[in-house]
Amino acid sequence: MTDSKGIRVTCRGLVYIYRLEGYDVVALSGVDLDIEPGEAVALVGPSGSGKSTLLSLMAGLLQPSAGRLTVGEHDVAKASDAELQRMRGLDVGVVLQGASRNLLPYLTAEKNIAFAQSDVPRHRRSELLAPADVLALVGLDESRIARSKPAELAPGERQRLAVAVAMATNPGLLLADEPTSQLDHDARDEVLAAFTAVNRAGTTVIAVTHDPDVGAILGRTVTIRDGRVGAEGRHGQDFAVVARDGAVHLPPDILREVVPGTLLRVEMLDDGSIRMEPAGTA
Ligand SMILES: Nc1ncnc2c1ncn2[C@@H]1O[C@H](COP(=O)(O)OP(=O)(O)OP(=O)(O)O)[C@@H](O)[C@H]1O
Repeated sequence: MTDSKGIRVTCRGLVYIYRLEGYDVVALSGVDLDIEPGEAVALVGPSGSGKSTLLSLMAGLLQPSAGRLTVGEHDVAKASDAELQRMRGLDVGVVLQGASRNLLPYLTAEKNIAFAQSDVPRHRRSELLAPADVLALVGLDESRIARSKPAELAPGERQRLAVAVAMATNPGLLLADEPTSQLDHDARDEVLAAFTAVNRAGTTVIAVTHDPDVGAILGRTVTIRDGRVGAEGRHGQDFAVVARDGAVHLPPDILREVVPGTLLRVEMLDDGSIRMEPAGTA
């Protein structure tokens, strides 16, 4: 089996603004984030906080309004349309929300993989796995499945096929938007096992999710809040993140007690810890 090489993703002051008629929506307002090659990361956070926008930028489907985003060797803000197309075709696999959006309904599972590989240039073909091996990577190694069309598969199998199609070109980065929503417990575990297998083979995996268990399995969670990185979780421990401008998002349970506008006295103690003490309102 050919191991794919994980891709590094770096965001510096990343801003994205949807420009609508008459007004703008600032979806990302300065994301600073480093994802190492071969890492597995869950992007979590409240609805509307900017997770899907961040994923679309990493996929090269959108280009930054300001700031810097590098995906492997690609500088996404500066890349031409042709470069972004190359990046999407070879380096990044994307699983869109809803398995069927990623699949051609009239082709069998095996032919869906072969179709996804058909645009790979000749000099990169030797890096590709045979369709049956791509299916095996996500645990779909029964010949019944290879010959089935998407509608004939169970929901969990269909979602794993969507992961296989995204992995067909042996990309170094796999992006997935809500990959386990609408699945029952067993199907969800099968899909997560597929992500783990893909990640073990070397690919960087980034998934947007509302499911805390997905975060726990991937190992690192990055919480997006109001268009920025608000917090990080590593193996079950939560951390606030200091942004480049010094801003820190307070954890939601503390924010419930400390109303906006509260004056905080912040001091460093002799033992190196930091104390924040409410001292009235502004
Ligand atoms: N195509 C669009 N046009 C205009 N505004 C948009 C568009 N897509 C997203 N937004 C806005 O950008 C902000 C961030 O949205 P985004 O979908 O990235 O958040 P999210 O965290 O993925 O939300 P959810 O968890 O609900 O999918 C929101 O205010 C949203 O309304």
